[in-house]
Amino acid sequence: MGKCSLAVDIGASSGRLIAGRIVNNKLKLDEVYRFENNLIEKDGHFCWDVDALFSEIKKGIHECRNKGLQPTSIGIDTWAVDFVLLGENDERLTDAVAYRDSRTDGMMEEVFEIISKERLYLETGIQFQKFNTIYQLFSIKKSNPEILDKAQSFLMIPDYFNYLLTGQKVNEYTNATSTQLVNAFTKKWDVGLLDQLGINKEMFHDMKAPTSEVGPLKKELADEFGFDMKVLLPATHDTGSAVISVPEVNDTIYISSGTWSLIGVENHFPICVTKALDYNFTNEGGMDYRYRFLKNIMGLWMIQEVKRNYDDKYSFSDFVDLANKATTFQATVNVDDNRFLKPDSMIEQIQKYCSETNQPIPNIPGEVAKCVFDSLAVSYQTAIAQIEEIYEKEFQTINVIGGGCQNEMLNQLIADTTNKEVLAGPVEATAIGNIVAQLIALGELKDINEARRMIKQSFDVKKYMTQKV
Ligand SMILES: Nc1ncnc2c1ncn2[C@@H]1O[C@H](COP(=O)(O)OP(=O)(O)OP(=O)(O)O)[C@@H](O)[C@H]1O
Ligand SMILES: C[C@H](O)[C@H](O)[C@@H](O)C(=O)CO
Ligand SMILES: [Mg+2]
Repeated sequence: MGKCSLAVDIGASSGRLIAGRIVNNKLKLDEVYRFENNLIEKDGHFCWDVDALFSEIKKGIHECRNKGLQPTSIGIDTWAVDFVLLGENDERLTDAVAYRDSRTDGMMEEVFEIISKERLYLETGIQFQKFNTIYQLFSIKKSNPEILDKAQSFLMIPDYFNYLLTGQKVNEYTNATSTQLVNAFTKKWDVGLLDQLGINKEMFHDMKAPTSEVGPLKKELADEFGFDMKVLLPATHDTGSAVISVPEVNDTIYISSGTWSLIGVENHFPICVTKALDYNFTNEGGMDYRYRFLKNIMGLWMIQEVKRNYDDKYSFSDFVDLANKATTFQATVNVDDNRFLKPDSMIEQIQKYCSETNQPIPNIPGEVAKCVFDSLAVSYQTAIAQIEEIYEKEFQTINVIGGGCQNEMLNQLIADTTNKEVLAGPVEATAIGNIVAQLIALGELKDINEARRMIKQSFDVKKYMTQKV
């Protein structure tokens, strides 16, 4: 049986189990299992179906045997900020309410009445997104304070799956930083902040960093699968794992392109200066306690929703082909307008925005798609200019990683609007970063630098230069 490390990478739109191993000094991947991830509505809230997702994880682990693979370790990463609360008997007290749910509407402003925006940023260095965990917990404190009183355990989504696999409750550092409750300098839960907000600090667990071990599988699971595995911690925030796959990180701006577009650079210190606050950049935790200085841009969520609005009649590559044919259509929207966060109809909101701004209104799929891709390229260019202003440095290369790097039209648009070299790939950057963290933990790779050298020689990237004359 092929020994390997198994990455479970669950994004907001899809999940996958990918086995990785080193063969002839290169990283070899085998996709084991893929599944959809969709929001469900439960008790008036948008939620993640964590029971269904855990069942998909187990199905994927079972699939390993059918593919002649024997994982010796497993690591789980997912999207950020969301969590569950467990009671004294480890019963789930809350659903896994999704960050796009409206329960946090107005919460950020209420928190600012207790702690100023400036102080919150100075202490945590985290961008202000209305759905950050801090505002989710504050909404529970307001609407169901008894839940917080009963809660004994705060587990983010990957932490919760690790708990289901091992029985161990830990909070992983990179994902914890996305809560806006971790101090950017101590790298620990900011207990002063929690006290001020009246959120019980006892339910938070000790922080564990990537490459730590959570523990072996529960015996009943090892018996079910027919083999045991070490449950290891990658950067359990998916973007934290993705960034590890950027080979030339020093002079590169990365765009982790999936449901969201996360655009930024890697740092060894937090940047909490006023300009970073004004431009709403974040300092999320990375492997080796590095920092991911980045910002969220609405991302390909928009085309995911357009696809849904057209009843999935068109594939993502269809939208690229159709957009390429809509050459004369020109209109752009501010992709980070809150109206695009969770609209009933993305198409209608895009059309409304164009009408309000006296632009041509996209009426056919190709025009809608071109509007989305053009708008994303403009938002990337703005963010890059902000990064270069803060760094007082011009970056030469943009590395697009994740599923969105398959969008050749968008890659070319990025090159044309920024006049920089664009490298596209690897597609499964998150899973690759997850796997190399496990290989480092197992001693098969020395550190991040060796991992990046191996990633560079293992996966092709496609280069785009501006076509503008
Ligand atoms: N063949 C393709 N051509 C163009 N774009 C594509 C193609 N395949 C996927 N994409 C883009 O990639 C996106 C999904 O990227 P990815 O698989 O990295 O997201 P995810 O991991 O499911 O979600 P998250 O961003 O939350 O991690 C899709 O929304 C789509 O826009
Ligand atoms: C909700 C978060 O902003 C989101 O998960 C983002 O951090 C991300 O990593 C998306 O893949
Ligand atoms: Mg992803």
